[in-house]
Amino acid sequence: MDIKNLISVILVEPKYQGNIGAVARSMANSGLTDLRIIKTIPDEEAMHRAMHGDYILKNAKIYNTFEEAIKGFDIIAGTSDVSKSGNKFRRVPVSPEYFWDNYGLNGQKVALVFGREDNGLHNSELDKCNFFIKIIGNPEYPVYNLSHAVAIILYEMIVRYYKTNVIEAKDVITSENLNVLMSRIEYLLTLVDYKDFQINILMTMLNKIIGRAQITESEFYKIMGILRQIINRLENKTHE
Ligand SMILES: C[S@@+](CC[C@H](N)C(=O)[O-])C[C@H]1O[C@@H](n2cnc3c(N)ncnc32)[C@H](O)[C@@H]1O
Repeated sequence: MDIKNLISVILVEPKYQGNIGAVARSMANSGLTDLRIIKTIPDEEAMHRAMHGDYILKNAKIYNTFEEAIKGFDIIAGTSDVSKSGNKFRRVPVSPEYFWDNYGLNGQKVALVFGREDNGLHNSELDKCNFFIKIIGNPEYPVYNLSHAVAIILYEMIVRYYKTNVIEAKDVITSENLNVLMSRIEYLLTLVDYKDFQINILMTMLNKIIGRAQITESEFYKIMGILRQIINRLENKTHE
């Protein structure tokens, strides 16, 4: 799955050029490229704030209406702090974590929609969204700066994306090597005279812990090196 072609950011009538630039920068940090902006055209200040994300601004698509900007997406996720304007929502807000875990990274085309700095998204726009994402904040002041809200939501996306697409797919220990590691640990336990029933209990526990740790191949080789040293010493001792 290539998030670049699947996940877009839509800014609805942003006022501050600095925010637009900061959004482009976060998108570049997160590997996204499709920025859509309703009504506001990025200027020099936005370019300056975007730093290495300036190419995103140069290619940003400008729309006149909300309806045009959201065309062609499977999921339209509006964002809001909700609490201040709670009763204007007709759907239940979800956290960014919940959204990405369950819906956002399923291969569908997703539009993340962010509202105006002064009054967020209008009711008519919220009605066109299938999800509302809310970032938890201080209950007395849960309203984030627009570009910070974008960065938080994209961060939760990228963490999950790399976990599933980079680490698991490319680096994580193979099941064959995992078996090799577990049998070395088991052998080490026998060398230090653990009883069979204790070994069974410990191996079940260690299997779970090592499975959760998602260790990489290079970590595997390092751990094997340490085990080899310990086992060699113990074997030499028993032969002395
Ligand atoms: C400065 S806020 C606008 C606040 C505005 N008073 C409102 O009612 O939404 C600008 C945008 O940042 C995003 N945002 C700010 N705080 C958020 C939060 N806690 N959860 C999700 N999005 C948030 C939303 O897209 C919001 O429209």
